[in-house]
Amino acid sequence: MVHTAPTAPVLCTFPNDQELQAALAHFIVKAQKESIEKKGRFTVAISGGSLPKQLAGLIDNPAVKWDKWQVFYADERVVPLDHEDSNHHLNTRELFSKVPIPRQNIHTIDPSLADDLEELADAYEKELIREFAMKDSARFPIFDLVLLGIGPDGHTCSLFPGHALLSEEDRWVAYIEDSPKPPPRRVTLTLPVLNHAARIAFVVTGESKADVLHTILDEPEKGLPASRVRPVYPGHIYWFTDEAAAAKVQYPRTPFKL
Ligand SMILES: O=C1O[C@H](COP(=O)(O)O)[C@@H](O)[C@H](O)[C@H]1O
Repeated sequence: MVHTAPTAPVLCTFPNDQELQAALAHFIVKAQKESIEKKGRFTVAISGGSLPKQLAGLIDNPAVKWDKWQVFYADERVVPLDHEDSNHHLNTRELFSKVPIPRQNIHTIDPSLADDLEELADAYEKELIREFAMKDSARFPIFDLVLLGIGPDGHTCSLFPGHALLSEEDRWVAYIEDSPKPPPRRVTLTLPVLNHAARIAFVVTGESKADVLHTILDEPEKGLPASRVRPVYPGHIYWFTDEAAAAKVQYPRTPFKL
């Protein structure tokens, strides 16, 4: 029998950031180990926002094989790479400047193409094609791990509620010039790319996300962007949250096993 239905989300809730960060690091190291054993590398798509700080458990962690990581941005704001709004700048400040990851393993957008977002998005897509060495028959890249956050409106990556990009079926990297959250010009992985990942981990903390987390997990039929992230079989999706963010969620919690 061929299974294609998405697997159900696993919700793990922690009493504080320290426990969440330790569990998340443990989860990532396990995913890394499985990926390196299978393919000799670990492909990761990473977000900006509140996520990078929650990756503190990877710093000074001897189990992390940084030279095996290939990192892409799940979304990026089209600004210079050292701009305060850049997701690359943020991840560099919070994580990459503190660990021995080779710079060439971090795949950034090319801001010299900023005048033409279509060209910039195409160039980033080609970078993905090179890394994943796609076979002609493969439709989408399969990331070993995608790390995502959510905004209080239910957006994830730069996929915003009600936006036409939610219907994208073909492209891997799309651009947006009218992001409701500044800055307006961004590129983002599309839903089909997210939904072909081997594992997705959303990381959500704080009271300001409580209402939207309830809607995403308990009322997925409302179709918020984050509810549409449901990897196809055999992909898995996990939610790492604190108590404040999960306070209004009815969806069952799963104890995290170290
Ligand atoms: O604009 C963005 O927002 C989301 C959510 O950010 P958060 O600060 O509320 O966690 C983020 O995941 C995305 O990468 C970023 O570009």
